[in-house]
Amino acid sequence: MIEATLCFVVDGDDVLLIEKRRGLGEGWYNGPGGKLEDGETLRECAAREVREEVGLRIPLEALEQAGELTFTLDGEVHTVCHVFRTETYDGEPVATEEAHPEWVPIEDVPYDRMWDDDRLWLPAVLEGDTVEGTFAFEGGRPLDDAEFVDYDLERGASFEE
Ligand SMILES: COc1nc(N)nc2c1ncn2[C@H]1C[C@H](O)[C@@H](COP(=O)(O)OP(=O)(O)OP(=O)(O)O)O1
Repeated sequence: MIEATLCFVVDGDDVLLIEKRRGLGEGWYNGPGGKLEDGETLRECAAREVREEVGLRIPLEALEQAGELTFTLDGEVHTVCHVFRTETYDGEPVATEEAHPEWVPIEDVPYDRMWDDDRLWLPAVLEGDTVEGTFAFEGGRPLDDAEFVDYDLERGASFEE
């Protein structure tokens, strides 16, 4: 099972998305994020991934935990993804080998170029709400070739620190 983070940086009416340049979800839009490393907290992971992928610095205390998403593949847990939201950052986004950053109006988030589950939970996160859900994929590895088949989602979730 993979444990990962995603971080959505909001600035006014815009959100910072990346076009992923390699690995899982390559070619699709997402928030900056990636896999948890040994010894790291979830917040440290989210801040590190944002720094590595787009060059922004985010104070750990400014990361609000906004979601816990479980992605299953053929009935087994594939990834647990912890979603953060923040309005606090330092620097300007830069493109890297992993990611091409883009400020996108929240009203125009390109859900047709994102993971199929995103349209179900990301609007709530961008409104400042919290979500907890399970999203089922079928069809074998890799996850980004599998078909999204079912979900269960709650808004107003609370998380242990
Ligand atoms: C299944 O639906 C998903 N939706 C969304 N929005 N994001 C997802 C989904 N499944 C996985 N993800 C996220 C989780 C991670 O943030 C990234 C994948 O990260 P990656 O595998 O590229 O991890 P890194 O640590 O950055 O990779 P390297 O090993 O290349 O450094 O997608």
